[in-house]
Amino acid sequence: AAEWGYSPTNGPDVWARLFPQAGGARQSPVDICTSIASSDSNLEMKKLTFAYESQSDLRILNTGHGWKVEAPQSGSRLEGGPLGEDIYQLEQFHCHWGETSAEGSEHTVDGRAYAGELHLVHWNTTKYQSFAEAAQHPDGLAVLGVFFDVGNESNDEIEKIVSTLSEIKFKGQFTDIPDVIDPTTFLPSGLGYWTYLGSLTTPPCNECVIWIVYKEPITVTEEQLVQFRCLSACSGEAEEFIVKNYRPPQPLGNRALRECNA
Ligand SMILES: CCN[C@H]1CN(CCOCC)S(=O)(=O)c2sc(S(N)(=O)=O)cc21
Ligand SMILES: [Zn+2]
Repeated sequence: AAEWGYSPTNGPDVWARLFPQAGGARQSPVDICTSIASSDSNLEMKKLTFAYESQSDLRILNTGHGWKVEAPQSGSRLEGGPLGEDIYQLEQFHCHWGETSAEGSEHTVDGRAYAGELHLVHWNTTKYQSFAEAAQHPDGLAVLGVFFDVGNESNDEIEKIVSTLSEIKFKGQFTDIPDVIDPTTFLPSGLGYWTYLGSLTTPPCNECVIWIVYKEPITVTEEQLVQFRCLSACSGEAEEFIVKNYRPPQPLGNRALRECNA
């Protein structure tokens, strides 16, 4: 089957041909129009809480669509906020970027794109027995989105990722990250967020994600983003760099967009 991607012939505009869900009514990402975000009081009451383990030797792989760190953490917990009474567990994290730092995030804020976006993917272990099963249900996954701003100080945690990328230049390659990774360090200091019901932002675009997008970006350097763009989408000699891997915003439709100023 033709491999989906981000070029004009296999990109977001044609995904719905191969993946019907991509044309659904609760797709992600969306443009976060801050004027319509409702500050929902009961979000304030149920504080969003997270607890992660620090892990070393996490496996990072080149998926052909970017890098992905497999981080199944049975000891992790994400709960509260928009997640009702269920507990969600970290499964993996990855990110999206663009050809230049003027673009790259998937969600936009009042039409403004950030230079990139990190996704921490969790699944509902209260209700479902596996990640794959959870991805088939409307409340199966919870993804934390964190925007990247470009600045002068390099992000030490992201640097642990960047330092492995030369070993996974080609699609299908993987390696272990020797450093200890603590997912908490990827989160901004300000914990205000927007939340809405959406989907995976890549095929199969399952409408199974409760999105939680932090308002405050974290800072990375241009050099770190340049390294992301050196990954190859192909498995062999042919070099087709993964210079962009973000889906543009999809219609919010009549979905509620809520905000919490933690
Ligand atoms: C390149 C494929 N990316 C997919 C891979 N997985 C899909 C598994 O589908 C099971 C039916 S995933 O659930 O780990 C996942 S989360 C996101 S995102 N950008 O919305 O945070 C994309 C993807
Ligand atoms: Zn993602």
